Amino acid sequence: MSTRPLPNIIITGTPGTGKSSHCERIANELGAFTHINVTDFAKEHDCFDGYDEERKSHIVDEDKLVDAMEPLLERGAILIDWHANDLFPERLIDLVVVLKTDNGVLYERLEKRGYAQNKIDENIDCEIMGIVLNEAREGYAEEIVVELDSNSVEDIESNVERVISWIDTWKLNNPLGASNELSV
Ligand SMILES: Nc1ncnc2c1ncn2[C@@H]1O[C@H](COP(=O)(O)OP(=O)(O)OP(=O)(O)O)[C@@H](O)[C@H]1O
Repeated sequence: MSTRPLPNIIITGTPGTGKSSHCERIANELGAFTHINVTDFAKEHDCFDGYDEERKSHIVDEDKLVDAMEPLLERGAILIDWHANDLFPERLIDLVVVLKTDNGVLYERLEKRGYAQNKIDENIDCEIMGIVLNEAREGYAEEIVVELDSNSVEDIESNVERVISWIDTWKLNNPLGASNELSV
């Protein structure tokens, strides 16, 4: 039976909520963990299936992406950084952190990044409707999905501490690691 000695964690949220900032901090503090920015990973592993002219972004071939990521997830200690989350197999995911940012704060962040107005509006709507949170709740068991505020630098600090302490508890509860197989 294959096992992973450390958990896999998805850090998700609407663009601009702070996924990369959180993953970078956690990976810096815990050297055993690898931060995978899924957009970069998809580029590096040629997991695209066309281009969306309207959104000016590549369309990810999700099957190909999951196939490429699975061997890494089976080894464990992966921080997945992406706005989409429900495509990763439940048996390989231990925690899903959904970041939440107040509309005004998110608006300013996206504006600062030079996003076009339609892209800002689309992302603010996505945040208001809780699309990423709903996707996480539909994709994974309720008890592994947590929503955390990401409005300030202090929020990042406390969220990172929370995730690190969650990992410590996971290690105590899973001294032999977690199974990569489907539990029956
Ligand atoms: N909690 C926070 N407090 C203050 N600034 C933040 C916070 N979270 C993110 N930021 C800032 O907002 C910007 C976007 O952050 P980041 O790239 O981490 O978001 P993201 O969710 O990974 O975005 P994307 O999905 O587009 O990659 C950065 O300039 C970052 O410094």
